[in-house]
Amino acid sequence: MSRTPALLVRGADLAGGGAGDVLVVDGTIRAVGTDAAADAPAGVQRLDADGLVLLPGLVDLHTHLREPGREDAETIETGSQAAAVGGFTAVLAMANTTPVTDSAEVAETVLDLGRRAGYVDVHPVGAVTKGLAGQELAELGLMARSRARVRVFSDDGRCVDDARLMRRALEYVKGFGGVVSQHAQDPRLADGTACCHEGELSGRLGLPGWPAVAEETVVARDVMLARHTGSRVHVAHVSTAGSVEVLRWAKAQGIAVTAEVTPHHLMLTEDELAGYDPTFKVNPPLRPAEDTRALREALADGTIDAVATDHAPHVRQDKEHAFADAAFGMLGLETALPVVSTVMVAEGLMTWADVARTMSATPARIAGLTDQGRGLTTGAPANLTLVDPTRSHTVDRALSRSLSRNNPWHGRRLTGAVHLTMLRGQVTAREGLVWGATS
Ligand SMILES: NC(=O)N[C@@H](CC(=O)O)C(=O)O
Ligand SMILES: [Zn+2]
Ligand SMILES: [Zn+2]
Repeated sequence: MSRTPALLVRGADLAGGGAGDVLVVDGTIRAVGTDAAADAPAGVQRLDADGLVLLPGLVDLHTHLREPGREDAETIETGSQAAAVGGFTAVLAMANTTPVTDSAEVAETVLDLGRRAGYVDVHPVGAVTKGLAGQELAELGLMARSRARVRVFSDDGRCVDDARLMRRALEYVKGFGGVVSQHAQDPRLADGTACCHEGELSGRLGLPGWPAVAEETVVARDVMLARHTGSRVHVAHVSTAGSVEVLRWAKAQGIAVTAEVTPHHLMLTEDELAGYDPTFKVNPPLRPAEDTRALREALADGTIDAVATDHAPHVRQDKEHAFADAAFGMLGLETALPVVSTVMVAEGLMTWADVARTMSATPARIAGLTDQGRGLTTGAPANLTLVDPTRSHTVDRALSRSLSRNNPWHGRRLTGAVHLTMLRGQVTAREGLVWGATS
């Protein structure tokens, strides 16, 4: 894996800002614009990108890589490969591993495995509470001061429902500019057996549901705790129109709250559940079309700050059960950009500049990453994603780099494809193939 010494990307649409060239030398963006070619050293490699869109490398705030503990479902290496194929140059790896990422030691292990794989920057998310048990705070400070520099903390999969603990976590992370990413779902309103959205459809299907209000009350409580503590809260995978209303209000008050939406909550509705296919069982659940519409509008107008995949690989034995018994979660890394391109850009709801903001710059800022999300600017690390905006393809779950196959997009036609991904000047994926498989 040798780094391209000098590369001139020619004629791409620069993140929606019009056509231009980008010169990469020694892993860094050396020049941007129509006269970038003038600075190119002799022997520079040229890449004709006419008709393609050049984005800053994508950053995923919410990925389940499963290592340590469930290397049969995903490893940091395979998940990193899927991320690179999907156009990502950095991912935040969720803490619900075995052991849980609730100590500096586990966080550093995840960091090191990510570096060894080398496809994307892997930043561990630290657990808020020890063992995700919701009883006592994990070693937040030790994780923050470790080599892994943990800044995002989450008990994802479980809500930090104890208001006193949530308050203390917010106060604690404020000291080092951290953020708590909350899986907002009141366990008292969301029964342990719930497996889909509570509404007319869940009644008809005979499946126990979660009401939207289980999410919305926690979002409302958390923005008030953020206001009280002056700390930052991030709402993971927002899924209801009511949560959007709370966020809109909180932002108007100047409260430090950010939020993410998943590609699946932007595109899929609860109607997918009609066939009882557990591929579509996910937490939070797919919601009615009114919610999907509200989420699209909120992402377009900035109420929701970022797109995050919630890539949640599961082995066949955990997923192929009756709907009520199957594991929650779906794949997302390789299809995130094509889904956003299809439902937001092709529909005229967002520009490519908006995609760069919601999938690179803003998630990097939320996670406190300093060498990601810096855009197409001279001096920034050459973390780049080249997209073919018009290429349509039918998703085939067999072609995934993930070890798992719980892919809700299988057989669907999406418009917009990742052509090439580059991490600090190194091509990590091209046309769906990772670098080792390219030549
Ligand atoms: N998103 C999911 O449906 N599943 C997540 C955990 C979670 O967030 O519930 C997982 O780890 O599989
Ligand atoms: Zn979650
Ligand atoms: Zn998750």
